[in-house]
Amino acid sequence: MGYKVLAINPGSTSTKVALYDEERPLLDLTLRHSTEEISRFADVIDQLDWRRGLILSALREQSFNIKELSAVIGRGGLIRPIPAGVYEVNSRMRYDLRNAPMKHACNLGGLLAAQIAHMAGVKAYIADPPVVDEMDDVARISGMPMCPRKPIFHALNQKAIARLHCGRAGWTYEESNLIVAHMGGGISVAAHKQGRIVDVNNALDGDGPFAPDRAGSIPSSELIKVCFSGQYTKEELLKFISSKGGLVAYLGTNSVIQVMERIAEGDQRAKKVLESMCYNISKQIGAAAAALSGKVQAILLTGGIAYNEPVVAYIREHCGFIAPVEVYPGENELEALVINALVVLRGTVTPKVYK
Ligand SMILES: Nc1ncnc2c1ncn2[C@@H]1O[C@H](COP(=O)(O)OP(=O)(O)O)[C@@H](O)[C@H]1O
Ligand SMILES: CCCC(=O)OP(=O)(O)O
Repeated sequence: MGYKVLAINPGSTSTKVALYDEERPLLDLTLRHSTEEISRFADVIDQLDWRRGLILSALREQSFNIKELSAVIGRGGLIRPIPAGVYEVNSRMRYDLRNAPMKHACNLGGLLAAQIAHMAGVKAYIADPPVVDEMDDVARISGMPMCPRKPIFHALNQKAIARLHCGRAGWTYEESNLIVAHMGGGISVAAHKQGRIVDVNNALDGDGPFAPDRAGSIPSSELIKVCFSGQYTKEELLKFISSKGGLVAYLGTNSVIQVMERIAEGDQRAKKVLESMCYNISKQIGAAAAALSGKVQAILLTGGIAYNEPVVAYIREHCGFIAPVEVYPGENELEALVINALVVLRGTVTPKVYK
């Protein structure tokens, strides 16, 4: 009998779940959550029991008995910065996930995995959480000592796509130089240098290109004026930059599909804002190329927005001079989680300990 692994990826508007028997997918589900459902909860951590119930019901509907599981693995959250790899969920990690100062649905990943693993009598893991930190020291200095740059990004999918591309191209990831742009609700552009992500923007709060619901880098003095205008609370502004900025702030939607529909109907503002997002992503790719001294073998575009041909065409036109642009639409996160659990179950990799 093979190993059965449950992988859980909680996002801001969905919970993605996959069940695998070894490398064979048995179930791949996206449980969508409407804005109304989500807005019932004051804090993301309050959604834990509700999301666990949804996952367990979905498994019951498939007549799957969780006692058959060999392991559960979740997308890790905004814990302390750690090196890439697979980690067993321990009590210290559970505490840090529950009390994470930065709010994002990914904080639920390790907790959901731990709770379901406990019910199944197996171990829980996370892999390559958004706090993976391999950044060169030179990239950390921001110009204000009290505000260092820190990596918060789509580490799991960035690594998975980079490895997938290297495999297809016949390259070794640890010997390759790549730029990966993950374009989802947030956007991260990373410089992968011989197996290490040496520079990347903070995709969550206030660094890099603006994104469907993120503000990205903002002119500092303008932001300070807004902070002291008396019009907003600290919480409102923090929420604005991490979940109500970007396309949401300008166009009232986080959906690039909807923006495209409006452009097709002749909406010039939508056209200008989307073009600006593409322009800013292209500039960030240019910056990543400098971080790699121009030695770039490929630029990989991934995430939901990479399905969008005009966006891809814009970036190709502006960045194609750096290296060939390859497209991996969507994300490979569930499969990447399952593979990380399988190598642990098979004893090929020893899970790291979160301290
Ligand atoms: N087929 C598609 N064509 C164009 N845009 C898409 C497509 N699928 C998803 N998107 C856009 O991708 C964005 C979400 O990306 P995704 O990677 O799913 O986000 P998340 O960060 O929530 O995982 C949304 O703006 C969505 O409209
Ligand atoms: C928490 C950083 C990763 C991120 O931004 O994820 P989403 O784009 O899925 O919100």
